[in-house]
Amino acid sequence: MSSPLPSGDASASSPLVWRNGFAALGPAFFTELQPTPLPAPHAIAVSASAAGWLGVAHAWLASDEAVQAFSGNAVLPGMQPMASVYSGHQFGVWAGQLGDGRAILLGETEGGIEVQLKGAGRTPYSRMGDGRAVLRSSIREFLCSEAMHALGVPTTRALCLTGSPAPIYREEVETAAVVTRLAPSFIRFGHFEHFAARGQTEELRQLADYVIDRYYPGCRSTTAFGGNAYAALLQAVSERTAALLAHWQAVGFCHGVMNTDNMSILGLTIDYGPFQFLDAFDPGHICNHSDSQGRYAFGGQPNVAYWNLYCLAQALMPLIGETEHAQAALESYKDVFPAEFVARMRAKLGLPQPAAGDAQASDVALIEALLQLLAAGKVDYPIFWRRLSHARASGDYEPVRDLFLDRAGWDAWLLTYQEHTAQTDPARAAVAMLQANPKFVLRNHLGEEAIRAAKAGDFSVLHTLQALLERPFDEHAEQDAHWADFPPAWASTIEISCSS
Ligand SMILES: Nc1ncnc2c1ncn2[C@@H]1O[C@H](COP(=O)(O)OP(=O)(O)OP(=O)(O)O)[C@@H](O)[C@H]1O
Ligand SMILES: [Mg+2]
Repeated sequence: MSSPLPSGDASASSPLVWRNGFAALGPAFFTELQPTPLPAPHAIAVSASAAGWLGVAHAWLASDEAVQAFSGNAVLPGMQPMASVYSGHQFGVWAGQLGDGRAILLGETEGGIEVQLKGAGRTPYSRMGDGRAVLRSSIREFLCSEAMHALGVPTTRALCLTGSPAPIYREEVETAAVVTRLAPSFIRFGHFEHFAARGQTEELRQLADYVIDRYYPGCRSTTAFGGNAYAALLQAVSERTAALLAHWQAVGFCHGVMNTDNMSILGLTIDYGPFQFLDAFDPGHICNHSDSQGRYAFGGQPNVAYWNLYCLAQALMPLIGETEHAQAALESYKDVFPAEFVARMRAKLGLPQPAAGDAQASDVALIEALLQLLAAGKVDYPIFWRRLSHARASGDYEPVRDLFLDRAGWDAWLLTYQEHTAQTDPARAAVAMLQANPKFVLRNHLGEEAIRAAKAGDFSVLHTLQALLERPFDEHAEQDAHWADFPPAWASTIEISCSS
């Protein structure tokens, strides 16, 4: 099974109609510019599902017109390419002005979807960078964007991946690629921090008003915070971010670079750099080889998100005014994150979602005990959940038990789990669990296999993996078992850094 490229439909012309969204904010927010063309661009992969969302024919994406547009070689009528300016905190330190150094926004469609190229050339915000992205990191971004979407995790989408033989210089010479990304908005916390740091309160207000009116209109009619819409915005973003982090922690996703310039104002996962899905469960796992202090270790992510929200709150203070309002708005994170996380873990465990009360506390204890066992045994996270789901149906927990060294610990936990689940129908619970616990996740070594083949000119591995990740809860064919197996020994030697 694979997701091959469609044969390009040359007769189809761009069906996209563009309108002014972000562009209407004015030149304080961006620089208009043209993408820099790439030699000999070619379509490598396209997402039929993202195409459907954007409202373009899948076949059109492999047409010459689309390849030219999504490599930055041609600007279609109605597009208004630009790079936006933002700032941010990187690894806990104020980094000053950043901006789209290699991302170029082509425009917003009539359907309210922004289309952005990542790796389309230098911009005024490129600093020392070349404005490019290499094939290796672009494959990871393309695959993971669509994998996260299929897992139900809020994310920017990847419409297509376009390659070019142009040489790109990193630790070694690689080749260029462009990922065409989609999102209702690519605005980050860092956009707000930028104008706040410069004391540009009018631009700050303009940006906040734009975000509220477009994406959080309910904030206008808030009755909380004395009717302060900006405090309501902070609360809404805190809640979306909390929900996002609950998704990440439940699915075992480590982002790797949770700088404030990589935090979406819409609570989407953005910037697939040195990310990793956990193999063995380890809260201390650091997926970014450049993160020597472990600031962005897996288990620390929820606290980092809160820290980042605090930066956003500080940026919004000139608009919010009252410190108490900002504090109260941030407080919502501390309620929403645990509630969402426990709800997600209950779904993974096949437990009913209780209204409140005793079951709540005892479920939390059950979840915490399990996470401790998984961590102590460095148990493979995706395989554990998938085996648990099957065991629930069959009643045979031996394949799950085999994953633990501490058999007594597992047996004790299982007894409690069976008490919790005694009232539920095992077959029905198992069906739900198999929809909450994916068989296929983009483990590092799987991405690496696709990358190695692609570098040798073979995109079939990438296409096969893409097809599996687009339907991660399905069993798929027996020959696909390789893609759902334990990581090989060499997986632990893969080093993913910020070099991309
Ligand atoms: N090769 C490059 N050329 C120019 N600028 C770059 C390059 N790589 C990173 N940057 C810029 O450095 C800053 C931090 O980079 P970071 O790795 O967070 O983002 P990114 O991977 O480029 O993109 P995004 O956050 O849009 O997914 C950003 O301003 C980014 O645009
Ligand atoms: Mg970034």
